[in-house]
Amino acid sequence: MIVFWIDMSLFDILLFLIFVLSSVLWLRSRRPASYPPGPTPLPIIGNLHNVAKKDFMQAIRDLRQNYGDIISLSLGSYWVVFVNGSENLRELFVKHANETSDRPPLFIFKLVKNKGVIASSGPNWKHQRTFALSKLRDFGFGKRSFESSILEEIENFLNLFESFKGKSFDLPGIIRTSLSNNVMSITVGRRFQYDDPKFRYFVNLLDEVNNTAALSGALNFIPILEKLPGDPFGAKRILEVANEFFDNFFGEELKEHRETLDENNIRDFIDAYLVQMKTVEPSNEYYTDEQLLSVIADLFGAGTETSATTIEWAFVYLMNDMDIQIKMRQEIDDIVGTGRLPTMSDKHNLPYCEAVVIETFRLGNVVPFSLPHNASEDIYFKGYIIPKNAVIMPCLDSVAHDENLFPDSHSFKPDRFLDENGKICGQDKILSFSLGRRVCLGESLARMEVFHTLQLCPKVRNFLPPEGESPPPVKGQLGVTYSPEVSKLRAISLT
Ligand code: HEM
Repeated sequence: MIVFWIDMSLFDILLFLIFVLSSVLWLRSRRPASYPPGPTPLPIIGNLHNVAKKDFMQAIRDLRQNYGDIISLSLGSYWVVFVNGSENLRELFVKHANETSDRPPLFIFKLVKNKGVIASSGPNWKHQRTFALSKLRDFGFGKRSFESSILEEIENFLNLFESFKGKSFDLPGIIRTSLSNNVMSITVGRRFQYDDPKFRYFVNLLDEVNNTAALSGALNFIPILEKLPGDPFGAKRILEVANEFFDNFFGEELKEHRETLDENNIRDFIDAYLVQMKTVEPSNEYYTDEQLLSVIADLFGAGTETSATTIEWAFVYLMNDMDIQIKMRQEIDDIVGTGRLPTMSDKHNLPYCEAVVIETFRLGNVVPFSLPHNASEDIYFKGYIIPKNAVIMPCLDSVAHDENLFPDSHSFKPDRFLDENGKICGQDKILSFSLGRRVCLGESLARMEVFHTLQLCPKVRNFLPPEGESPPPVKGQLGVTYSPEVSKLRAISLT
């Protein structure tokens, strides 16, 4: 009898504990009435099941249909607020810039140890961003003087196209090497040969990292997944790759630069940073080796993948519409002639080519959810509270596909950026480089790279799908960037 009583008690206690735990989990998972709306979170998993879908982009579009422009989801340890619509984005990231310009402590930012430009916040971010922008400008970012270097790089890969003799080839590897050379020539002061084994190795590593869903997925919101045995989410591998970049690639460049530094002859960004380090106290935490390595990693990572994917998209669109290639070529031949290459100063006289570039930035929209921001305070916005420490996701996708701004938004139509006089119009409506204080730091370089690539390539080659194949589908996959599924093509010489 006594035994029975004890059993019952333990059972009761267990039941009671389960009840308390479930209530706590349920209460914790409930969305406070003042937060932006969203589907009801479940205990423990919150809203993970609402977004852990094959097509994340479509999942967010569907949630917007049901809950409106500002949605909150309980994902792992965070409230994540998705902000849609051009006006809302402008208001939140420009008017509320003081509360929305930090980064949250997510896995993706741990790769650069929360240092450098992309991952840092507060005073450190201001130091790194201001210094990087000013020195990158000194070394040619957005300047005509840097143009010849970009053009040289494009000519190199056009020559490489020649070696395939009209056979199909994979575009991504070539385009990534070429574009990372633009960043390399400013940061480490030299370009690398396409077949340089060390450089290829690191460009491939970057590709490997970008292709793992771990960076954009659940690992960010549920830190405990990082500790699971067997590395099912690829966290350990990614951290290994990041360390390899820091220690072996950029680390060696830094060592070499330090040994050969001549303060009267600043060769590149690393030299400029080393000189800056000498001007501050040794205890200064903003200008250190780690910060420098993180900034270079930022520029290499952000500056290669985004522009390269944008150019891949451009080739997909061009292969799907030969008329666009013909119209671009016609415009360049009429304005620039055949005796020289087009330059940025020709841009205003080449409105159709420029419209193709702008439409590529819009529809390619390679970073459709920008990068996560952090709410550093409770933010009162559109009748809701975005709670302190919420992760804010700027849904740039909602702008690229705003049917009011861009009717038939899923089609590639450069003419939408030309007015009745054939002049460029409406380009300020696109937000593919994000906005506010964190707006892309490499926008001017990216614009130059894409403009030149899209003028030179169709000028001298026809771009076609592999023999016997239809043009690739205008369909993408979301990893760190939103990239086309197929990227094989043939480059047929026009001469
Ligand atoms: C088509 C090309 C590109 C696109 C579409 C693009 C887009 C973006 C976007 C959406 C962000 C996030 C802004 C935010 O946090 O809200 C960003 C940040 C950034 N981008 Fe780009 N980007 C491109 C090319 C480049 C290039 C060429 C570089 C450098 C060489 C670069 C360097 C950066 C850096 C350093 C940041 C972090 C800025 C900060 O946190 O303050 N990007 N970019």
